Amino acid sequence: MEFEVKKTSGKARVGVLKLPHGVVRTPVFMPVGTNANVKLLTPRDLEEAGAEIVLSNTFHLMLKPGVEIIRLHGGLHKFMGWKKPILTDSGGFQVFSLPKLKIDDEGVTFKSPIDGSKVFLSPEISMEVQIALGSDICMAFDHCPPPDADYEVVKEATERTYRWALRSKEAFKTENQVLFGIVQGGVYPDLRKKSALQITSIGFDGYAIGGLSIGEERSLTLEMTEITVEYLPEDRPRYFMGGGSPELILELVDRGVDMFDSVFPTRIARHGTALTWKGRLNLKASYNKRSLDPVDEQCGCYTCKNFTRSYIHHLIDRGEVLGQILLSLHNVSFMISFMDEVRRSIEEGTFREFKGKMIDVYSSGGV
Ligand SMILES: CNc1nc2cc3c(=O)[nH]c(N)nc3c(CCN)c2[nH]1
Repeated sequence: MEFEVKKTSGKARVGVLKLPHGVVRTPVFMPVGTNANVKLLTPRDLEEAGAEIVLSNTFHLMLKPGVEIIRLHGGLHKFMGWKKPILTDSGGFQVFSLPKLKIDDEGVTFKSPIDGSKVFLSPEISMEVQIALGSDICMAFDHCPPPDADYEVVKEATERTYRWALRSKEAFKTENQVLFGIVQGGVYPDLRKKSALQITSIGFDGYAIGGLSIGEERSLTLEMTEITVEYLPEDRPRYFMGGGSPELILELVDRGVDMFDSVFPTRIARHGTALTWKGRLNLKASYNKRSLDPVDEQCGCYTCKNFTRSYIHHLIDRGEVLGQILLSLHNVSFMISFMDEVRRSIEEGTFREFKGKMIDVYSSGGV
């Protein structure tokens, strides 16, 4: 893997990440495809929208369809028909959202949400599955503590994350795939610093900022990101897990983060909300019933080129899935174009102006 920082503007930076299945320009937004698909979009749609990398999830795929079926296809790229890079999360975060699981230093035992059977997940098993999936970027198996966890609980999860990161790297015997470490530490500055030093001391191809965007105050999200980034090497990609909205991404890019993933754009699309250059647009609202305008006249996507707000309003009103499909396509296209503009503004030295303008637009609500 090669990562090169091309230009900086303050802490914001433009980079190029060369991976086995292709090149990714950073800062980058990664659409989330948990069950080996980005909901309601084909790989052709994603390619047309300009997506360069998508995210999928070890936890879900090992349960269904199971790693054997994906091995049968020669890996996840073949299974889902996506030829460009894929990042797979390690299962740490997903498993901790399940009730009644048993965790010890070996790993996590939980009841499958699919059929209730007992399943065991450890750093070694997570690495084995991700190697079989063939993802370009694999994530270390981590323990993300719950948002309301107190200092002792976060400390324990952070120490365990360090031991599991060592075991993840030890078990990561593969060519042509890279492994990112994940920094925890909750909202405690001393634990954040300690975790960043521990994880970087192991040495990974890139580093993720974990344990955030799980309901904490925005100010804490930003402060913990600043502390973590301070102890991450300049020449490695930095991935903020689970963020986020356009305005959060701008704040994080401004603090030196390169990679983002979030279900936000596709999830709000399914609920009838579009992202536009003038803010959020609610296509269910009656003021769109007669509008012959495109969702966003500045957008060149298939949805904006071919349909009016009135038509999409009608589809959503009638519960036609095409409405959700067209908005999902638009929102992913918007996020890709939004990141194009983020990179361009950093290259032109106008990132702060761009950030200020877009944060005004997005904090003043919808159009
Ligand atoms: C939506 N907010 C959010 N916070 C996360 C933290 C972790 C985290 O701390 N660890 C891992 N492995 N994944 C996380 C994820 C999933 C990213 N697709 C997060 N998502």
